[in-house]
Amino acid sequence: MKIRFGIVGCGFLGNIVANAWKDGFLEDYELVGVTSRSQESRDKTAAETGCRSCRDLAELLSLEPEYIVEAASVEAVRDMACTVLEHGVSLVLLSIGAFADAAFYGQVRDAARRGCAKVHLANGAIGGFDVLQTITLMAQAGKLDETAGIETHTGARGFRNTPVWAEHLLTDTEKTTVFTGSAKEAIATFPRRVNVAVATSLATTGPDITQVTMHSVPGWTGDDHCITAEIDGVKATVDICSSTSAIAGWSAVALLRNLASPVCFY
Ligand SMILES: NC(=O)C1=CN([C@@H]2O[C@H](COP(=O)(O)OP(=O)(O)OC[C@H]3O[C@@H](n4cnc5c(N)ncnc54)[C@H](OP(=O)(O)O)[C@@H]3O)[C@@H](O)[C@H]2O)C=CC1
Ligand SMILES: O=C([O-])CC(=O)C(=O)O
Repeated sequence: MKIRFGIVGCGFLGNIVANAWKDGFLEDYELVGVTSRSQESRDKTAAETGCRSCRDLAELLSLEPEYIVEAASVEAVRDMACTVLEHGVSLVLLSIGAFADAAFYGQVRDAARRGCAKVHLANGAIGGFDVLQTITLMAQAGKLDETAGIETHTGARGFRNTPVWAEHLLTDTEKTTVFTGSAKEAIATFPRRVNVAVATSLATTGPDITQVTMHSVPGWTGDDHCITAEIDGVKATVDICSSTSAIAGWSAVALLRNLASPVCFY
């Protein structure tokens, strides 16, 4: 019996997951349906994969998936997470920035408990949540100070349409530091770009404390995310450099494979 799953958000990352299923990388699963904001996007993904194009979340839930992969937006997570979980359907999330809001994070955890469902935070464009959580646990157990943060280098064009944008970023000869602050401040400044920072903070010292530094690099393509967590005696550095965000879509595929596997890495 295959595990039934659906996808919310038929954009770049949602289609990576859908196509990975079509190409046989999720052989324990059946993709039952997809939904997206526009009919055009959802019809296209559904036609390409042979699943149902769902008008809305309610139609997707009526297909009785066990998992829904979210690859839509922070707003979509806010709108749907509690409903999905209360239906007993587990969520695989990419728009983790939604959880910078501690009250919402608490509501989602309560909904998951009520529905006997789980929220799985995909590694997204980064990784190493296992070692980050372990160090944070050691800090708590040993009453140790912990320093955790994420330093991101992004091509200058990635900052277009954000509050830090300035034309000189394109022509600068050196990198420019465009943001320093907490993960909570980062998601308020870049609502669509720092899911990685919020995810790092949730695995470590929390959105109010975890430090985020962002640099604009002229003429560069992609992102380099360097995550560190340190306590007395242990330091972890996870550095991920990628030319596109495709790794985030594939991280959801890897997560689903892990969930279905008799042997789990984490
Ligand atoms: N955790 C991580 O490391 C990363 C997370 N992300 C996050 O993942 C999400 C998807 O990214 P990506 O695929 O690149 O983005 P895209 O813009 O390519 O795709 C998002 C898709 O979701 C649809 N959508 C948007 N809002 C809603 C909604 N409320 N309900 C249903 N569908 C909706 C869009 O609409 P339409 O139907 O109109 O096409 C679009 O097709 C984003 O939130 C992004 O910030 C991205 C990179 C890394
Ligand atoms: O793709 C990336 O490198 C990071 C990103 O967009 C996010 O965290 O939302």
